[in-house]
Amino acid sequence: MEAIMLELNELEYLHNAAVCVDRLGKIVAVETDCNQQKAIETVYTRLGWSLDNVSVTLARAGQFFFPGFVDTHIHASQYPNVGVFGKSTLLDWLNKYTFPMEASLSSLPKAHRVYTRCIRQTLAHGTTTAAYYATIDVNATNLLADLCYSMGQRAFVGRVCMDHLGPEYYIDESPDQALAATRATIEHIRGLDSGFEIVSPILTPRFAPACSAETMRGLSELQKQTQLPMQTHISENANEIELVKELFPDSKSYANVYDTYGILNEKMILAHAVHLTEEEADLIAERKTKVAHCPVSNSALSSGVARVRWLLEKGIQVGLGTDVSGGYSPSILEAARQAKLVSNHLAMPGGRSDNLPQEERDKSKLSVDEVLYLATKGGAQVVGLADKIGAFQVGMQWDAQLVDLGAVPAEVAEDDFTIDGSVDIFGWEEWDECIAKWVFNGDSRNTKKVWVQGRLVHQQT
Ligand SMILES: O=c1[nH]c(=O)c2nc[nH]c2[nH]1
Repeated sequence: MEAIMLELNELEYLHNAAVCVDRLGKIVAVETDCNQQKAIETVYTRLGWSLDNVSVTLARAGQFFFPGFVDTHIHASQYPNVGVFGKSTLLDWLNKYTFPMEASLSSLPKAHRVYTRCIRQTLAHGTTTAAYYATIDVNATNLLADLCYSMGQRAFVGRVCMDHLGPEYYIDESPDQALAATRATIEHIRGLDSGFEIVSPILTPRFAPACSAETMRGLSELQKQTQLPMQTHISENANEIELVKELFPDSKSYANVYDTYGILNEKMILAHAVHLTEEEADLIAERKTKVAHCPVSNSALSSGVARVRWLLEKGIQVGLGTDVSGGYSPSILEAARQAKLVSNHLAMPGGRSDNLPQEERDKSKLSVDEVLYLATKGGAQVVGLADKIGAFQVGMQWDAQLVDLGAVPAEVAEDDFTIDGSVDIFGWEEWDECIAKWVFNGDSRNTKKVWVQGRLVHQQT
């Protein structure tokens, strides 16, 4: 069985279907009614394929293919800190945990260990595309790109720009140096993957408080020359927003700072967007800027509850981010689960929507199908790859995961099977119930195989 998102609230189930993928990883046919060998042979004949040259992966009972997850916001360099945040909030967390860890990755053997594990874990959780923040170090950033490329994860790799307010031991010397270092990583990645097919650079001003006006302006120019995507943070935490007001007294808002320097555009991914005002959200919608929703991190660092339905209704494209290590988990399935729960909080009394009528508040709740949409198609839109990934359609890439919910045949005695994962399927569930069980109780044990552009990049042993 294959399952794909059609629209925000419409998950399509393809039963007895075959997705045919060519040697380059492109989907060339999606056939239904393929339950008989004869039907499959007819498809092969039409494609000019011979049975001997085709390798077939079957989904057994209880298994299904699902588009690979897109993580629209993850700091690979913070991976060793997952779960380590105590009671901190954004600004003290950055100083206490984050900057020291990132700075330490200028040691390339350490960076190699950290990045390899981060890529392996995210692949094992079904993430086929990730928008990564690395560090300010050029060599370590290049290493992250090399590893994504060799391990086969589709990735956007950003060398972090921060030439303002950082600690003495971890800061760019000047705008010129920040821009030159960014250009060096772009050239490195061009040498690795000239068409940026699997690994692409992404311009990465850390956030407004850490960037001088010159750096933001310079990155805007660089973006015009290269057409590269860009990523940053916005409006995550109340103290951060106050700091932006102090640092940019002439700007009307946080979003306005980015707009002033020419970087609020359709190629920009804004992480968090928790406390945006109505005017800021309207400006973001007008500029066609994208949002990475990071519910796990927003709860872990007590940042706040982002209003996803409100953003979507303004026409803003939204994807999910793990935000490792503000977020404690490398799993986009966990992010999807938390996106659902956090959206429920908006409907509860005592929350930030208390002034709204109950009917409006209820509308905030996201469904299982909707959070899966954000995890796949929504994410693909956010990273600018909606025509390539996020669904199983002819012409798209085979970026996919084989999920196994471990259905136990009824004839197997209750005490005669080993528990392998947290999802229990009894056999009487409808498919939408199985999917809901996966979203709420699934984890990497259910992710049996993962492919990027047709290449098998993870297989459970
Ligand atoms: O969640 C976050 N993680 C970071 O590393 C960061 N830097 C600025 N703002 C940030 N927010």
